[in-house]
Amino acid sequence: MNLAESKKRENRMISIFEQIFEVKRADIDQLKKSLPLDELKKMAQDRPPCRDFKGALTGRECAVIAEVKFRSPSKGLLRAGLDPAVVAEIYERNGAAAISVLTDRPFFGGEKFYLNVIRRTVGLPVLRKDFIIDSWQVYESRMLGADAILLIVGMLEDRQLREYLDLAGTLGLAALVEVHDHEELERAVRANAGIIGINNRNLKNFITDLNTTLELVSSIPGDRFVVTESGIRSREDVQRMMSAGITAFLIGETLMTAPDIGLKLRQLLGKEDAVS
Ligand SMILES: O=P(O)(O)OC[C@@H](O)[C@@H](O)c1c[nH]c2ccccc12
Repeated sequence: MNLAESKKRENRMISIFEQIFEVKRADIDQLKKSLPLDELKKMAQDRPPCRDFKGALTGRECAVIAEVKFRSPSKGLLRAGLDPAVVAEIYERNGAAAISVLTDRPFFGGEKFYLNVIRRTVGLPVLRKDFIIDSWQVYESRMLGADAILLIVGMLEDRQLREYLDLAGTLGLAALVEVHDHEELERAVRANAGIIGINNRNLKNFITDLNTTLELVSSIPGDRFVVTESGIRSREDVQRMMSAGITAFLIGETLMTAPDIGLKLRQLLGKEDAVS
């Protein structure tokens, strides 16, 4: 791709990024009207305790957070006709450490109720994957049955990032704080994020590059837990990251598009010889 093409692509993608923001904003404003914060807070309090997301990831040589994602803005439909609970169950049976679930409908074909359905089916902690831009959604995540939430630094101001991190902690939710470059990483560290996700996919142009992780990982203080996210396709990719000290991997597309999802997961974990 030449520079002009890549710029053109970036401009088009920025508009998707902005679109996501606008759609979410309108959606939340609407939801707030039908479920006022006070009621939502009560519902969130009634949930059973969260499963330990960080605990599930630590102490393993290679921990995979396996993602339930049926479509993506960049690739369109990834998989049709599969029950989310069945996918999660396959993930659990084949060695996943945790499950990530897309709950965004317009862009990723997800549903909020998937969280609860999946949490009832498996014993693993469940991460809610969505675009959180309002504290209302942090309470909502707890109410929906999430054990952990994603906070995307590039979508938040420092003030929001700190507020949502604190709130998540108070509600018992873990937070995976996602960064894509040095500036975002610094902001995440300053906000005291304990689990930092390095997204190899640039959310502005959707290009994935595993070097993003390799470039950022050495700047992360040793007391933070690191997850590499997106674009991991093979056992070789996993091993490349492992040699840089990474032990946790968030993997979606490769699993969701595999003819045999369980086999693919075992291959990524190094439990099965890879043919691909
Ligand atoms: O499908 P992949 O390339 O394995 O990536 C998984 C996950 O990292 C990706 O879905 C993701 C990372 N950050 C996000 C933010 C919103 C939506 C989705 C994402």
